[in-house]
Amino acid sequence: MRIEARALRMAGRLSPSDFAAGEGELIGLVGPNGSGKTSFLRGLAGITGEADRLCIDGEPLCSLPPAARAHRIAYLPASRLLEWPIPVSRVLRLSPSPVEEDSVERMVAHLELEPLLDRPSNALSTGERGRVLLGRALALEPSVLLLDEPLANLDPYWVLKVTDLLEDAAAGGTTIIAALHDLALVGRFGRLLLMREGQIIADGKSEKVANEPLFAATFRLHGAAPSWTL
Ligand SMILES: Nc1ncnc2c1ncn2[C@@H]1O[C@H](COP(=O)(O)OP(=O)(O)OP(=O)(O)O)[C@@H](O)[C@H]1O
Repeated sequence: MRIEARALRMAGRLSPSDFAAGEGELIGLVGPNGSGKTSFLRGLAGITGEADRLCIDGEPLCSLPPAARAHRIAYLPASRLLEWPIPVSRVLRLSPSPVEEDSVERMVAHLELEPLLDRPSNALSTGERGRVLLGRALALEPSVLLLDEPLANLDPYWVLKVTDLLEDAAAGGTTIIAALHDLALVGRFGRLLLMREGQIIADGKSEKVANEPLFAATFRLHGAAPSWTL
């Protein structure tokens, strides 16, 4: 297994949860506001919470030194905060260990970051910062990529472009878990995790999970994918 968590938990936020994902899985993480998606991602990243077991490629995450960890697991927080006037070109290379130049250049091309490279990163729009931070995470070529709402604040072109990029990264072997709110996009994710009140209540093929009555009920919606109503 690429990533494996046993009894991952966070008091008051995440009930003990077991989870495992293999190489190249593209997983959508959905649930209403406050259902625990961010808590789950932060737990998997080893930032907060506890687990009986939390391993990447069979190795306990806590045993990996920072330089190795950066290439095993990358986490994109939902906040997109960049408070310092660090040029974008440097943000793309921020890492405890050297980042492959080819990889940075590929991200600059895919995410069309060339015009932003000399700009201070705290003077970008939210969507632009999102693209820069996603580019930084992908440039590390991590085994596992944890993305908190990677498609938020992006215009329609970039929603489709970034979704394609995530599909390509998964096809190349990266395991991706991305929290999403846009239910119209869940079909692009092969596997879907549905959360409610700090628990994973459904986990399976996206088309199956999204069409179960539990899915619409969890979001307090009626009907079926992709035509839900209030
Ligand atoms: N720092 C915190 N301390 C205590 N409780 C928190 C903290 N952050 C979030 N919570 C609570 O934990 C629960 C899960 O929150 P979480 O942010 O994981 O949900 P989410 O599914 O990511 O929500 P959203 O869709 O609104 O981003 C919520 O009840 C929330 O109020």
